[in-house]
Amino acid sequence: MRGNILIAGLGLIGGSIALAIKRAHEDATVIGYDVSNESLRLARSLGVIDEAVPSFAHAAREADVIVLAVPVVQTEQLLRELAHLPLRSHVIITDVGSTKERIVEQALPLLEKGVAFIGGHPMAGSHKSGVAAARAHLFENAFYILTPTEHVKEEDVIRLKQWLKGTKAHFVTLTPREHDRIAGVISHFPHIIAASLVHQAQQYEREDELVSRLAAGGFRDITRIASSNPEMWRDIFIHNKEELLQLFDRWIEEMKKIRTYVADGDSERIYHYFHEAKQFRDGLPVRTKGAIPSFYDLYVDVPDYPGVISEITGYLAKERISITNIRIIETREDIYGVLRLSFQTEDDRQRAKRCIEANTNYETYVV
Ligand SMILES: NC(=O)C1=CN([C@@H]2O[C@H](COP(=O)(O)OP(=O)(O)OC[C@H]3O[C@@H](n4cnc5c(N)ncnc54)[C@H](O)[C@@H]3O)[C@@H](O)[C@H]2O)C=CC1
Ligand SMILES: O=C(O)C(=O)Cc1ccc(O)cc1
Repeated sequence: MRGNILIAGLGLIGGSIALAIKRAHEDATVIGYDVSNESLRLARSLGVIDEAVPSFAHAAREADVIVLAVPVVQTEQLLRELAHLPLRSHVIITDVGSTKERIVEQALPLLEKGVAFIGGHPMAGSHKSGVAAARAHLFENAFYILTPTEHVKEEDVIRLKQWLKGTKAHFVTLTPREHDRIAGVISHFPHIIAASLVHQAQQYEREDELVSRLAAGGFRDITRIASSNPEMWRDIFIHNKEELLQLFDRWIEEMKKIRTYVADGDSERIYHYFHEAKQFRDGLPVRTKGAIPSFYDLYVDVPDYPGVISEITGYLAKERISITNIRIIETREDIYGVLRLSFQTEDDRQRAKRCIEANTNYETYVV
């Protein structure tokens, strides 16, 4: 499709949307705007956008599609600005924010003027931020929530999905309220838990500096998201306040319950608590990316000698297979270690498995 796509906010998500649109619509012109000149310049030199513009208002007038990809409180500000601008009659405006109720509310003046605003939230991402981390395949297989209101014509929703088809995401329509309730429990609240675990460890560290030296493995896994952009998460907590306050109350009750089991030494209840959690979690779908993405891990038994990691990464690089994470799980002298390689997609994992098997005689396995 041809047209001017204006992306405001060239970070992880805006950059990834720009790349996904470009890969499906070569003839489209992707125009970028960002308050940070550095991000704008970087996006242009990485080829994420075709043109960089210094004025949002100016570019908005000429746009066929406008994607707001800034922290959610900034999204409200841009919507207020758009409500006073002369826009093309057929323009579609969307956003990628992690919250929807406040944003859709803020878009009401536009909707009442007949402008097609369709709230959006690609429910995949990472703890990284900035355009350098943007990837066309970031949303592949992820859920992409759309929250059109009754003011929006079905044909405009279809047109937006066409523009976004390069994301290869699964579109799901929800009301803004339903979105914020679900995102609260599976995405927003877990960030507070991760951050609070880190705070707790930091307080213990003051008493014993061994804490951070030993905080490896499981602690790092469960707290990975505490490394996310604090500005973005501050805004999400401001927007989804009511839902999150309810989650705090329910969480405190949950903690009191399990605390009682532990205080009473009630081994049966403690066992059931873990058992039920394991059953529910093991039953969660794994093939689809969730808001907190699962990675596609491949394990490789490797001999413990210097250079083995660069040998393997070298084979993968030759075939242009990108690794999202790499870790040695266990290495002791004279025995094999286990290298865990993580990939963004199942396809990358399978290609990596074939590549390592073709080039080495190391055992590979998927758990
Ligand atoms: N990081 C993630 O995993 C996900 C984030 N989101 C949502 O996507 C949005 C963007 O997040 P990221 O790309 O991760 O953040 P980011 O920090 O990587 O990028 C945000 C960009 O917006 C720019 N910006 C800030 N205020 C601006 C303004 N008023 N006008 C123009 N540019 C402005 C910043 O300079 C930065 O380049 C947020 O609303 C977030 O809730 C949605 C799904 C996943
Ligand atoms: O890093 C992670 O796993 C995330 O939590 C990614 C994420 C962040 C914000 C969203 O609205 C959706 C997904």
